Amino acid sequence: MDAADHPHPLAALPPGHFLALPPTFSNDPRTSLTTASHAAPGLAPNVASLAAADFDVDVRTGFLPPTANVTRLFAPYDVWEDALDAARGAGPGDGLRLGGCGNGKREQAWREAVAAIGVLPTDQLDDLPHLRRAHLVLAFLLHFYVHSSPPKSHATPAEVPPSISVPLLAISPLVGLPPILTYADTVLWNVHAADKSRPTNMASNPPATTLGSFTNTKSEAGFYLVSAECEAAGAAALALMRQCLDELFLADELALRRLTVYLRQLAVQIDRVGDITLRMMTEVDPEEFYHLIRPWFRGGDGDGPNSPGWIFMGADEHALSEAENKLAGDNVVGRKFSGPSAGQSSLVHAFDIFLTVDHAPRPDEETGPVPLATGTATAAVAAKSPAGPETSTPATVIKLNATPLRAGTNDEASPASEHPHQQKSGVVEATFLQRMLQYMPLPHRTFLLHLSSHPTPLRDLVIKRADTHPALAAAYDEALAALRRFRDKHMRVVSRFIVQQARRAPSDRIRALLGDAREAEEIVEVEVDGLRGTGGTPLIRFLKRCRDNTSRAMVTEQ
Ligand code: HEM
Repeated sequence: MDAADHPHPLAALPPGHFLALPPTFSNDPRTSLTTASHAAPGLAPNVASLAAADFDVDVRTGFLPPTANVTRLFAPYDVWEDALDAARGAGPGDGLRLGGCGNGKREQAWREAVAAIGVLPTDQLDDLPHLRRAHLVLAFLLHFYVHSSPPKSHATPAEVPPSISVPLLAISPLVGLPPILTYADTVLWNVHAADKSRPTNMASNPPATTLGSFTNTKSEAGFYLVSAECEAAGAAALALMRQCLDELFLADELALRRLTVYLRQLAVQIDRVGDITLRMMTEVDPEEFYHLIRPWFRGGDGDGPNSPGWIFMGADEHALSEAENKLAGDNVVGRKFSGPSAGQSSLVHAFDIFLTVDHAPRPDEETGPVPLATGTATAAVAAKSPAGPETSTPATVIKLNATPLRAGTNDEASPASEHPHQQKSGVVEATFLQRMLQYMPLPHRTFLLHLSSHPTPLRDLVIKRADTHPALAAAYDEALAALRRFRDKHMRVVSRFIVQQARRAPSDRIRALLGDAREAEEIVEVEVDGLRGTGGTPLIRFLKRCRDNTSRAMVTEQ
């Protein structure tokens, strides 16, 4: 495959598309991460190497920042910090309660106080670390505000006061994220290493403390820390991937031998990430996770496709690009962003892209591919024509190795028949990665798109040389087998933390912490088949499919 068959995805995106977002980083001097690629809207980044600095990926810490996260904002923004301190309280059970639990008076007083803060201009936040902290604080406030409110009818959107929505909408494009709590807020920017003065390192300086919390529980801290440990361990895997790409470029006999060794080492590193993921079982109490912590994560799409979404009061409608505004969907007033999920981590997606695991829907699938939760990312990737959903078509097809990445615009149209993954309803399907890309900081998103368009894909070479270099093919499959093992372990975690918990009533201890006067049986979520992930996916079917796609990528007989 030559470069002409493999256009860079960003180059194919129309200017101003939400996935492209170049102006948000290049035009504001506060975002010091401005790079050659971002500074040249419409031009593809240099694909000759994985120059990590361009993508905010550090050789030592991977997707975690190499320097300590900011702990607290200075005046006048400390008023947001104070509101956050008041919301979480001093210890477990001290903070605001989920809407509908308790009498709600304290929660109402807190919401009134937050609404009265007024709209602070954001211009004194003058560097990226402080902008990240501001996004984190405002996003935690946003979720505290929405979820401490009494439950509304299913048709009524939650209203976010201007004191939160306006600054959050101003800051979000500067950090390259949507205006909602993301994995970057809860994990990447929310942890400190044991020694803050040195970069995080899994062996000698692991992630040790967390900053933001909804519940102050050890479980919530453990949930963020174990995820951060996966990231820290992932740094070594990213370094190996970079070395592999260098060898791919040469592809002579010596390079192929080295590549074989690096791929075996990559398998070991992926296994480490899987083993760390299993530490969730000991570090996090599943019942606390499911009943106390996870409800705070719900996004504006939390009730599935018919969620009313959230309204960002006082927001300048032009603050978000036209394409991004489509996230609200047709006939819906509220914005329907998804809440945080470790699926938003760039790490495992980087493994998938590097090894070319294809998660695109296949025509041979009996049950049909995993549908998107309508109104969340669907709208971001599907172009809806004024004539309505029946005629909506994806306007731009971006190649993500074997997985086509579709980006929609209003200004181009192409016949539906050209797009085999389009459903009859006109809704265009996207892989989970395509949806999750929106929730990753822009440089990480760009990194993945860049990796996906590397001019010398690994898999092509492995297949071409499988007969003459069986050890290389076996090493490639070893890495895939490790990724499959990661997914098996992850499924055990999801089964314990979500599926099993949905079937049983919370204990008295948990109900006391919730301040919930309902009968335990009223809280059980029995429809396990219909369970959805934080990102809105039909859970078990989706995770099995991801695992099976990993095995399907193997090139030797198993
Ligand atoms: C208690 C711990 C965890 C729970 C309950 C959990 C839950 C979930 C759920 C529900 C999904 C489905 C997608 C969604 O809608 O969000 C998912 C997907 C995913 N999660 Fe986790 N997760 C946990 C820990 C982790 C960790 C530590 C990682 C590693 C970085 C991880 C990586 C992923 C990935 C990559 C996906 C996408 C599916 C795939 O590629 O197989 N998760 N997770």
